[in-house]
Amino acid sequence: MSEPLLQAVDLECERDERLLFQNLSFSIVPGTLTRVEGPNGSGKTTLLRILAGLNGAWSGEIRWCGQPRGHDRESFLRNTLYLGHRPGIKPLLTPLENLRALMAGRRPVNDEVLVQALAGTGLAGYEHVPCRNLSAGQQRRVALARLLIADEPLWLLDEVFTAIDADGVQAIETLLKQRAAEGGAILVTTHHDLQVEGMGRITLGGGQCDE
Ligand SMILES: Nc1ncnc2c1ncn2[C@@H]1O[C@H](COP(=O)(O)OP(=O)(O)OP(=O)(O)O)[C@@H](O)[C@H]1O
Repeated sequence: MSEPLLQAVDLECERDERLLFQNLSFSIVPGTLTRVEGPNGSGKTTLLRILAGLNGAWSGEIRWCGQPRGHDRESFLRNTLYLGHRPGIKPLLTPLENLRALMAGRRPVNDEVLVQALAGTGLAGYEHVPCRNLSAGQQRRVALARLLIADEPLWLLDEVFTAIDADGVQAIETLLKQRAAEGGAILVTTHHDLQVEGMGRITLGGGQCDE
């Protein structure tokens, strides 16, 4: 089996004096899809934010490519794509402008590729419409277009199925399966009944961690 990209060792997190998880250890290796599951408030978003380096209130160790994550934070950030549970797009900007902004500081991508990615999430014809004029599902699709141009080996995806219709859900599932089959490592939280053969599970809320 490949070396882990990301390892969590004895993670513990408490919020508002409530223990969300402790002794949480797992490894994420290339070519795998892992679902973080648990009831509302069990800490799924918190865990993903901790892994992405966006939340400081935790203890334990996070390793990136075998080293403490802080040793090469730049490599970690460059190689990790995090999509939060909010679409994270700017309402005054168009889908094309948002996608340009999401790629800023990553790598140069020409507009033709971005327009194709938007078309790939069903937004052909909406490239130049301010996002505030799009539906909730269409706004989510703008963020999801980022996945179609992502080359980061690790994806941390929080509730990306929210507000997406049945066809869209199927398309995302297919994309995640393909990505994992191509060697990507994906950690996803969802309340959607995601069914992928060989999928790993990290269960929060009193359950066990079962990679
Ligand atoms: N900014 C915050 N400050 C303090 N506590 C917070 C904050 N954000 C979340 N929490 C608390 O942390 C706990 C876990 O929240 P989190 O959003 O990680 O859960 P979740 O499993 O993702 O839930 P859901 O399924 O509803 O999305 C909740 O009890 C919540 O009240």
